Amino acid sequence: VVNGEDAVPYSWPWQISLQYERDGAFYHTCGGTLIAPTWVMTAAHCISTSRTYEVVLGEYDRSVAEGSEQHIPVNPEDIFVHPRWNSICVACGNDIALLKLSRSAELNDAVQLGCLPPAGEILPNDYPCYITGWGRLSTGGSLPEKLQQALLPVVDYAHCTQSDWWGSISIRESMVCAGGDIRSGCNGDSGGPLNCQASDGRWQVQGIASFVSSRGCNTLKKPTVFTRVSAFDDWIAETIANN
Ligand SMILES: CC(C)C[C@H](NC(=O)C(F)(F)F)C(=O)N[C@@H](C)C(=O)Nc1ccc(C(F)(F)F)cc1
Repeated sequence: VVNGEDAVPYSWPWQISLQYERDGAFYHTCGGTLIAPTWVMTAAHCISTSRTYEVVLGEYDRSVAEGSEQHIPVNPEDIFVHPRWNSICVACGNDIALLKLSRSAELNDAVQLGCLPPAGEILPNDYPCYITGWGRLSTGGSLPEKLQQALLPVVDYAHCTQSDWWGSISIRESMVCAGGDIRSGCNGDSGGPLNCQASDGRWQVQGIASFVSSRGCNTLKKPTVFTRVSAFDDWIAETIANN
């Protein structure tokens, strides 16, 4: 997250860190959202079939064992990448994957479920949402230890597809744009949530961080692009029901 701030510890208790194993140690690679005790939602581009993953719940400061962390492995056969995801065309959308955890998360103050929006829900331009994650603090910069957050107002489809913004080639109706000023997601925030507060006060996960400009994470008029979760309610429900 570029130009964000340290989150209040455990204030986004559905945020997870997706980590992959290399030489016996695990490394943060993407964010994700706990949507059921045994299910995590992330981005399809975060998954490579050759890697071993675990999910870390109840994480805040990656450099400190705070006692709230739960490390839960994910079996390769329990990774469900959207069937229409095409890894050479992130602009084509469908950047969503579901991971079934090898054991149920223990819900508590630091670990809670994120809410999914109603199917088809589209937020208006400028609706206030927050991106959260442990992604780079600047383009090409370092990863933070503490979870970061930044206010990213929604940029609706009409604005996001304008030619001096992303344009209509890179943006689909199944995406949500947010930001476009000096704040943005950045590499390592991928797969993490776009958190928006509904009128009943509950936080809903309206987006899954998908891509930013390759010219730089916080490029003006190139808002962070998220998979629109409300476009995938059916697939999510089906995948969870069938597995
Ligand atoms: C690995 C990538 C698929 C996703 C990676 N995502 C992120 O860094 C995050 F955290 F913002 F989600 C990213 O945007 N990386 C930059 C370097 C990139 O590839 N950007 C990019 C790719 C394709 C397009 C498009 F859609 F126009 F083809 C636009 C930007």
